[in-house]
Amino acid sequence: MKFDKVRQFIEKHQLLKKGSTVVVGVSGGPDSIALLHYLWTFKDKWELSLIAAHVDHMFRGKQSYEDLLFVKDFCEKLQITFEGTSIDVPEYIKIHQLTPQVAARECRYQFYSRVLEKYSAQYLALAHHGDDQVETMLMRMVRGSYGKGLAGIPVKRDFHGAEIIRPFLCLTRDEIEQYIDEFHLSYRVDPSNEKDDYQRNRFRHYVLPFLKSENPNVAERFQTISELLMEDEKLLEEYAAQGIEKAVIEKTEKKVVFLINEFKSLPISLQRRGIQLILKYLYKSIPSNLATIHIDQLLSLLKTKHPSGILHFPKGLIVTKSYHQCTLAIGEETEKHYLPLELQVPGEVFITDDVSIKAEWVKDIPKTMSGVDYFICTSDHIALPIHIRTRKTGDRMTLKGMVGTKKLKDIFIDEKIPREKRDRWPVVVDGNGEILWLPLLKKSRFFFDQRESTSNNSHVYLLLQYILYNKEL
Ligand SMILES: Nc1ncnc2c1ncn2[C@@H]1O[C@H](COP(=O)(O)OP(=O)(O)OP(=O)(O)O)[C@@H](O)[C@H]1O
Repeated sequence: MKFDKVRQFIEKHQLLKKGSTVVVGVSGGPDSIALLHYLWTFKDKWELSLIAAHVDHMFRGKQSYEDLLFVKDFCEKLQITFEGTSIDVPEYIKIHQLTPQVAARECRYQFYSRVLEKYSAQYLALAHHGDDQVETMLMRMVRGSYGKGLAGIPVKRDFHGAEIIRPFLCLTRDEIEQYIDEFHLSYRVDPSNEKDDYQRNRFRHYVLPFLKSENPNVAERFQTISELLMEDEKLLEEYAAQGIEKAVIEKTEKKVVFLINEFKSLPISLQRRGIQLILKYLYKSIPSNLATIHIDQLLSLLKTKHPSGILHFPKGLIVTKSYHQCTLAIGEETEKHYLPLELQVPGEVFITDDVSIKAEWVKDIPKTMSGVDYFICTSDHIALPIHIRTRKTGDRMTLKGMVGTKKLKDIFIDEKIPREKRDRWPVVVDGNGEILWLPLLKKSRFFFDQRESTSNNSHVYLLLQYILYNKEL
C-alpha cells in the first residue's frame, strides 16, 4: 500500500526518470534508510543507479563516526555505492559563526554537490516526510514567513545542475516506521532528536500530536496546501519577473539598478516578489539573517518622500535610492565605496540610516553658522549637479586659505581618521569633479567665508549641511 502511495506521488510530480542516477542523502536514521531501501527495491524496474551519500558532522565523536560505518555497511549488504565523509562542523561553526544546524546543512550540501558532480547524477533524493512538512510550515508561519517560504518544503527543486527530490513527503513518520518494521530494517538514532532544545522538536512533540488528534490526515492536508501555494507562487514569481524586467535599467553580476516609478506601478505583491528575485540573483544563496523586515525597509525607502537614502543589508549588500533610481549592489562594488549619490538643490541625501547631507539655496547666510558641519559657496563658482561619493585613489583638494592641493589621504592621516572610516567618509564634489567639502573635516577654496566678504552683493548661496539625526530623541 505504501509502495503505491509513494509511486503515485513520484508519478504525479514526475520525480524520477527511468535510467537516471540518483544520489540519496542518508543519515542512517529511519527515514533515509527507508528511502534508500525503497529506491533500491525499484532499482531494476526503473533502471536506477543509486549512490548513498553520508556526512559525519563530527558532532558526537566516535558515535557519529559509527553512524558513517553503519550506513557504509548497510550499502555494502545491498551492493549500493557508498560515498561518505567526515567534516569538522564544530570548526566550521567557529570560522563562519553559524548555528550548528545551519553549519551542518551547509557542509552537507557542499558534499552533496561534489558527489552529484562525480557521478553526473540527475537527482539528489532526501527523506523529508509529511510530518517534517507540517513542522516546517508551522515554524515558518510563526517566524513570519510569507509566499514561497510559507509553502514549506518543495517536492522538487533545482540544485547544482541536478534536482533535489523528496518522494517521502506523501508519508507520515508513522508510515515510515511501519515500512521499517515490515522490512526489518535497522537504523541509527540521533540523540539530539530526543532533546527539546531545538525549536523543531518542540513543534514535533507538542503541536503535532494535537493537530493529529484533530485530524489524523493533517500531514496530507498540509502537503496539499503546500503544493497549491507553490503553484500560486510560481505564477506570481513569473509576473514579478516580467514586471521587474521592465523596471531594470542596469544589471551586472553584482549590481541591479531599477527605475522607482516603473517598479511602483507594479501591484505590491509583485513588488515584494520582485525585490526577492533581485536579492536572490545578487546573493546567489540568501543569507539566513535576511528577513522580511529588510524587504519592508526597502519598500518604505522607495515610498518615502526623501529623494535619497541608503540601507545596509547582510553580507555587505547596499541599497541606494537616488531620485528616480534604486540600486542594489553587493561584493566588490560595495566593499569599500558607496555609489555617487546625486544631491539635488534643494534636496537631502541619506548617507547612512541616520546621517544626511542637505542642500538648499539661501539668500542670506545665517549669522550663527559656524563649525565643521556646514559648507557655503556662491552659485557662480561651482557646477551642478553636486554628488556625494567616497574617496578615490589620488583624490586631492585645495584647502581654504592654502596654495596648491593636498591629498585626501594626507588629510585623513593628519586628522587621525582610522583607516576603516576613511573608505566610508563622504566626499562632496561638484559637477566638474572638484572636491568642495570633506564634511566635519575640511573645506575647500570654494568655501565662501562671509568675514572676508567686502561687497554686499545680493548673491544666492549654496548651503550644504551635515545632519545627524538622533534616533533616541
Ligand atoms: N548526515 C547526513 N548525511 C547525509 N544525508 C543526511 C544527513 N542528515 C540528513 N540527511 C538527509 O537530509 C534529510 C533531512 O535531514 P533531517 O536532519 O531533517 O532528517 P533526519 O532526522 O536526519 O532524517 P533521517 O530519519 O533520515 O535520519 C534526511 O532525511 C536525509 O535524507
